[in-house]
Amino acid sequence: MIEVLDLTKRYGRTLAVDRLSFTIPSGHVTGFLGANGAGKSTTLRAILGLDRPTSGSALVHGRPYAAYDRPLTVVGAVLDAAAVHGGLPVRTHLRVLARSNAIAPARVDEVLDEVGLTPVADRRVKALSLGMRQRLAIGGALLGDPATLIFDEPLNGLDPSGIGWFRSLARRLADEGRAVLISSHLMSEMALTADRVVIIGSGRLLAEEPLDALGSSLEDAYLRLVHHA
Ligand SMILES: Nc1ncnc2c1ncn2[C@@H]1O[C@H](COP(=O)(O)OP(=O)(O)OP(=O)(O)O)[C@@H](O)[C@H]1O
Repeated sequence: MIEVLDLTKRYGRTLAVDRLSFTIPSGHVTGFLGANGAGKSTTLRAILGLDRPTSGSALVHGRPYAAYDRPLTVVGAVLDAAAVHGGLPVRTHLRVLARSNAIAPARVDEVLDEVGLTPVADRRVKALSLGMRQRLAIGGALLGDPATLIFDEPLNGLDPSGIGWFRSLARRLADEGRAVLISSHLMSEMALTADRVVIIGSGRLLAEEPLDALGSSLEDAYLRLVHHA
């Protein structure tokens, strides 16, 4: 579970996030939506302790991310799949990640299987396609069997079967009782994957609702909210 509490982040004169509060509950897939520059990445970085809030806070299971000794076992995140260091073989990359969080090495092969990368486990990361890198980043997020998962634009580079695979994975993770947050601009896909949404505009909360409370299509509801903000 994630709680964003009155979060504000300023970069110089830019108010990127403005007294934002919302909750990402366990057992649900929450779509995190907003126009370019609305403040989504800034909020995710604050949740993951990568950026210090100007005021307010972001808590994961009641504590700031930075307070955890083995953070991968608490929250798994995919922020920028292309940012993975390219020189190591795929399996080694996950082993290094696992070791850094005292995760059993046997978990690496389970995760490789789960994300469909066992056949390329000995290839260097830099030799992977964008979709395979996305799967590797998702694997890294799953490694610690965390109760909370954050995926920022997870569908980049995935082919249609990969998109279907990710949709089922997100659903299953929520059905297992985990909190799943997905930030994406792909409304039709979000409508199929999420069961609730948090919509922000200019750093402020515009809606926090179950998907079926929005009536009409998600895209129509989103455009209405964003244009009237
Ligand atoms: N490091 C930074 N320094 C200065 N301004 C920043 C920084 N990071 C973000 N901003 C500004 O904060 C605002 C929110 O940006 P943010 O990246 O959080 O939006 P976003 O919703 O993730 O957008 P997108 O959908 O385009 O990824 C924007 O005006 C952006 O220019």
